[in-house]
Amino acid sequence: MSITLEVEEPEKHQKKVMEKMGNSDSSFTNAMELAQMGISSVPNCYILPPEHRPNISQNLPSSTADLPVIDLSMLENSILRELLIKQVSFACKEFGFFQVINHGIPLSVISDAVDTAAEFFDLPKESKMHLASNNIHEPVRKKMGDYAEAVHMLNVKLMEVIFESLGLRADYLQKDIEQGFQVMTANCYPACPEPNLALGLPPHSDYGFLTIILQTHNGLEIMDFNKNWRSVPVILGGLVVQLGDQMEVLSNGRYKSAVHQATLNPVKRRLSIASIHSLALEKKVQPAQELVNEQHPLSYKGTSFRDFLDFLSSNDILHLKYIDTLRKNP
Ligand SMILES: O=C(O)CCC(=O)C(=O)O
Ligand SMILES: [Fe+2]
Repeated sequence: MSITLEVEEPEKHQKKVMEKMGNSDSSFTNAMELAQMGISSVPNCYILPPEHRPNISQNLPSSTADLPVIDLSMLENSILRELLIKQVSFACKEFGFFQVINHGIPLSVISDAVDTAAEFFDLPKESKMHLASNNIHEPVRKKMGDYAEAVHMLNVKLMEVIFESLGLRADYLQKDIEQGFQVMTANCYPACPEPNLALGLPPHSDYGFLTIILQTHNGLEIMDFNKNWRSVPVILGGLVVQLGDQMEVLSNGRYKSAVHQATLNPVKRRLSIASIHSLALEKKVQPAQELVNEQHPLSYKGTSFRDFLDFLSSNDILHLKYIDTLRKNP
């Protein structure tokens, strides 16, 4: 397993987006610093054009009502296991997303990871730079490292279930998945006085097979297949599972990657920890042969994480989605 830890203050991403939209305000100030200054309105450089703004006022509780929650303890009972596989299949087809409970990661490991991220974001900039390191076993990284390892094991378990739900063997690609690539990003979204005008992260899909997200407050929204934004509610101890582009490719389009965005909230700072799981950097993912037939002709090109990174560095991601470049008949 290879793990990369990244810490992102999403405004850096936002700044790139704003520049691409033609708004290159040179007085751009870090959103964390703005929050500390206690500003009461959103500076121009963060204000999105009306068509890109979130629809927070319309995000009524009912929009979360039927989002799938899967109880992984059902895996231990052979009858319930079958039901679980059906639930997973439905969730992956309808949403490319579900939440998991009773997944086996202790609440203490989850809350230690959140506390560690919170402590990190509270540090002054210079101290943050001193902590840069690739070794997740260093004492300062131990708690986040424990969470990273637990979430890696959960990913292996979830991949088995999802493969079964596609009619593949549970141990399909097992070795490659165990030796796969894991990127963890800790995101910090300061409270925003006018959350209707800006986004924490713009709409996107993630690249790997699965992304497992831990969020401290509501803010994550996924787009359902009717193109409506649905707010993903926080479940204490629960984790969000999203399908990424690699899963869409492997399933030959049976499952689609989840388009999601992060909204802001006016009262509280929100943290999220996203763990993206893929095959090793250079390893190509192809549509599974078992899922290619007359009814479902080969629909995607093979691709690796490296191909995705190359795409990111040389393309305008606001106007071109990576998954669209992989479709054989877009
Ligand atoms: O903050 C969130 O809930 C979403 C984070 C995310 O989409 C990402 O890091 O790719
Ligand atoms: Fe994402």
